[in-house]
Amino acid sequence: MQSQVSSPVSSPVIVALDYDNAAAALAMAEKLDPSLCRVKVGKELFTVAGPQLVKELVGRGFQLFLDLKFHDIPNTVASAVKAAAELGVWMVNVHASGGARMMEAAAEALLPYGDNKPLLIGVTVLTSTAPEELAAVGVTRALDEQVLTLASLAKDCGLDGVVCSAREAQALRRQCGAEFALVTPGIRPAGAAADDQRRIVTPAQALEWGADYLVIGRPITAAADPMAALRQVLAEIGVQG
Ligand SMILES: O=C(O)c1cc(=O)[nH]c(=O)n1[C@@H]1O[C@H](COP(=O)(O)O)[C@@H](O)[C@H]1O
Repeated sequence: MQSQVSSPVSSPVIVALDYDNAAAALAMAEKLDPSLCRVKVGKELFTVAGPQLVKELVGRGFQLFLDLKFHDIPNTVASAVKAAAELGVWMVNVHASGGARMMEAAAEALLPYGDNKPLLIGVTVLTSTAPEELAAVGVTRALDEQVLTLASLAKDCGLDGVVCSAREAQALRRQCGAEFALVTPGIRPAGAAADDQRRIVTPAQALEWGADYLVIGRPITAAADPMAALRQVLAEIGVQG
């Protein structure tokens, strides 16, 4: 496994490095302090820049969330999360809707990593999904019920937490307990554009409702001064930046 010398992180913010090239992602990482935020590499950046960039960011001391939202047959997903662990990532995710056998296989694949294993997180219902969109994909129960059902399944399968909207955090916290990690994208400081997100919440409100981690992309990365935007978020949630 890639050795990881990351500093303790004093903030819940995970900056989504949603860029179409490695140079832009590294330029942003250069400005960020790994003790004040974590970073996330998602599908676009990983597709263009791959494991090499992940290793580079981990080598720079960042705790890294590899957000590839695996969803496949159990054997393939188990192998994929193992490959992520080998890169030294701090968190990796799968779609909880991939089902129990898939999630159990993923959790089992990480057991040999012991205390060094990445957090394994299940995506419930994407924060870009509006309630009225669910029926069209065959989900007839209410959106919040679907989130709770998938989160319970994820917990029963040995996952460490879920990705959800902070709007669902209070109910999830009650249902899944204090130790279950709630990772919340769709975070928008007051007045920021929603973009394609639908179930948005401010950073302070998300934490108040029980979120553990705030995934924030465009409000920071597309700001004229990304560092000022990050500092503003940190100030709003009372973290010294
Ligand atoms: O798994 C994720 O990170 C994720 C899940 C989800 O339900 N919604 C969601 O927006 N995300 C990711 O979180 C980031 C949000 O970015 P912004 O909308 O720019 O803040 C993107 O990288 C998304 O891929």
